[in-house]
This record gives sequence, C-alpha cells and structure tokens, in this order.
Amino acid sequence: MNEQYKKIAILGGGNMGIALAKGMVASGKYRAEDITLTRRNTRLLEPMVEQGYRASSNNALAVSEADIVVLSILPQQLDSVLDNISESIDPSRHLFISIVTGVAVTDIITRLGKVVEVVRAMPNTAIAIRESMTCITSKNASPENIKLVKEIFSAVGETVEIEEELMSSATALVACGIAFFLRSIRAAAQGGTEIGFHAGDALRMAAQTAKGAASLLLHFGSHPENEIDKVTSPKGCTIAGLNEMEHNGFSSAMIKGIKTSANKAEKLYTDEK
Ligand SMILES: NC(=O)C1=CN([C@@H]2O[C@H](COP(=O)(O)OP(=O)(O)OC[C@H]3O[C@@H](n4cnc5c(N)ncnc54)[C@H](O)[C@@H]3O)[C@@H](O)[C@H]2O)C=CC1
Ligand SMILES: O=C(O)[C@@H]1CCC=N1
Repeated sequence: MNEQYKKIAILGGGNMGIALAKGMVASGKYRAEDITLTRRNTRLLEPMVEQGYRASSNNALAVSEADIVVLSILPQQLDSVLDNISESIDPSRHLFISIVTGVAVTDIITRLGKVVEVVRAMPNTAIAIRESMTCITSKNASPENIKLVKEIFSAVGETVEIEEELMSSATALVACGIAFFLRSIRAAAQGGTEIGFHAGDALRMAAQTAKGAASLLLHFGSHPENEIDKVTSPKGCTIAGLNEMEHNGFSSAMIKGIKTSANKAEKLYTDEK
C-alpha cells in the first residue's frame, strides 16, 4: 500500500511527535488528516488541530483506526501506554515505529504480549524542518516495512540503517547531538559578543558559520582536518585560537559528553523499572 493512504497514530504529541507530524506534512507526501496525535491533555494540541491534524486522548482508539503506530512518549511513560493499547493491536495490520530512547524491539513485544513488527528510529529535532539525521533499525520487520519507515524519515531528512546494538550510541550522536552543537554555537556567540558584536548579530554570525562548516563536510565529503588546514594560516590567528581551545579540553569535553549520553540512553528505560 502507498504510504500516502496509510493512517498514522503518533502516541505522544510532544516535542518530537509534533515535529515529526509537521515534517511529514511539509514533505508533501503525507496529509495532516491522516495523522492522529495523542496526549493526555488534547487542549495543548489545538494548534495542530487548526492545521488539520487529528488529536485524541484515547490511545487505544487512535491505534484501532491506524495502520502505523508511532511511539513518541518518554521511556517512563511507555509501559502504561503499551498496556493500554495491547487489546487494540492487530499484528497482521499494525506496524510500530518507536523513537523511544533505550527501548529495544524485544522490550516492546514482551510488554505488549503480541509479536508486532517494530522498527526503531532515532531522529532529532531538526525533523521539524526536514533536516533530521535519523538512524533506523529493526530486528523483526519485513524488508517492505523497513523500506516504508525509511521513506517516512527520508521525507524529513537523511537516514542510515544501523544495528540495534548501536541505537544508544546513535541517540547520543544524532539526537543529543543537536543540543551539543547548539551549545557550541552559543559559546561562539558569547565569544563574539565579548569581542565586540551585539548578541543578536553574534548569534546569527555564529549559526551561519556553523552551517557553513557542516555544509563543507557534507558537500565535499571531506574530513574536518582537511577543511581546518585550509583555515589555519602558518603563525596565524586560527591555529592560535584552536590550540587554546584544545589546551582547555574542547575535543575531550565533546567526546566525554557523547560517551556519557550514550551510557545514560542505554539505561533510560531499564532504570525506570
Ligand atoms: N526530544 C528529542 O530531541 C528526542 C527525543 N526522543 C525520544 O522521543 C520520545 C519523546 O520525546 P519528546 O517528544 O522530547 O518528549 P515530550 O515529553 O515532549 O513528549 C512526550 C509526550 O507524550 C505525552 N504523553 C505522556 N503520557 C501519555 C499517554 N499516556 N498517552 C499519550 N501521550 C502521552 C506527553 O503529554 C508529551 O506530550 C522520548 O522517548 C525521547 O527519548 C528521540 C529523539 C530525539
Ligand atoms: O534527552 C533525552 O533523553 C532525549 C533522547 C534524545 C534526545 N532527547
């Protein structure tokens, strides 16, 4: 079946649920009226309803009307949601997509007590503007359904298929990574203000420079050091600043932060039990 005609229930209409829905519709491949967002207080989804999406506080009903079920609640909210929808699931019809951090395909099947096809996806908040990097994995979905999920996330950014064992690492690198790079940009803007720019100008200049740096890598497929070598003139000011940052642990801080986030992601669901 063409994904255009599939009904989608996004359980957990929060940051990511809303961003995913908006990104899908912005791609032109999905219709707002085919997407139901759920949350306990649907009043908060009114702006989405005004844009043509459906909203519900009834997860079981939303599931029974859907072909694709997206789990977009927090890890600590997952078990009660799965318990609530279990009766409404038809494994021959429903495809599950879970973006819930730290939850394995087998965790979902075990809790549901039903063998449904589950594809895990780890996107980031840039999904709202169709610039996500989404990591996808499945232990039990058919190749057709994995392809379908890839098509959904390809409509809202780039995708890569990985082993499920690497999902927590993917969470740290691509999902938490948005916050890490944003903090780097904020720091650059703060430095810019200290050396003379108004805060708003400094932020715009830093953000566009960060975008340029990322675009160079994606455009040329080059290594960061190749591009850095083009900036660092001998005896120049770039290498002076760069070395000062490294003496203060710049790369080390990023690496340690990513490792800490990956370890935390791995335990996010199990620590709740
Ligand atoms: N925020 C991010 O950058 C990313 C988050 N994730 C994962 O996506 C999931 C969602 O994250 P966020 O959207 O940031 O969280 P959020 O807290 O903004 O959204 C969760 C939503 O679920 C709703 N909810 C709670 N209980 C519910 C229930 N029983 N039925 C229906 N809805 C219910 C809440 O009202 C809230 O709107 C989490 O598992 C998170 O780990 C994955 C990738 C990136
Ligand atoms: O901070 C978190 O736990 C979630 C998962 C990845 C991004 N945000």
